[in-house]
Amino acid sequence: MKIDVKILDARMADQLPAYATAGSAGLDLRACIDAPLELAPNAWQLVPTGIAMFIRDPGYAALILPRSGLGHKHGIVLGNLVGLIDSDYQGQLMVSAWNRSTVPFTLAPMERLAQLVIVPVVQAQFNVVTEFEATERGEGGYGSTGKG
Ligand SMILES: O=c1ccn([C@H]2C[C@H](O)[C@@H](COP(=O)(O)OP(=O)(O)OP(=O)(O)O)O2)c(=O)[nH]1
Ligand SMILES: [Mg+2]
Repeated sequence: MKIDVKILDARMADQLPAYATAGSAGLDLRACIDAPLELAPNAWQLVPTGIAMFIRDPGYAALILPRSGLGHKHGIVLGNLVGLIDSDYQGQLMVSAWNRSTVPFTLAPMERLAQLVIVPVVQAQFNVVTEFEATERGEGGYGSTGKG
């Protein structure tokens, strides 16, 4: 599918998000900052990506997810855990970078910070009822099927 993208920072012109391999699901987003940004332990900051995208079709959305290397090795994850980009959002894509580790982390300008995944979405209609059709699970949850 084709998605309209605006380049908001000239540095992004020749490094638009791209799938790194034929099977990649994620597009890396870069930190479009002018100077290195130090994130103290447990600090978080909204980081611009230098691009805006207009998905347009309400049958799709985008998710911003951490990169596994940064998240696992350096504790750089997202302040909102997962970012949800609505199909009608036209502003700059922003990444809430959260240093959940115990040591400071310095984010370099244009470093790949997070990744974006385009996903299908179903906008549901609601049908109000007083009883649901019976299922094997019913209201069971929270380990109701046992351990192991
Ligand atoms: O990590 C994120 C999360 C959201 N957004 C943008 C796109 C999204 O469509 C919009 C609104 O996000 P969301 O609905 O999650 O935030 P909200 O707190 O509910 O704000 P709003 O009242 O504007 O919907 O902000 C980002 O750029 N990055
Ligand atoms: Mg919202």
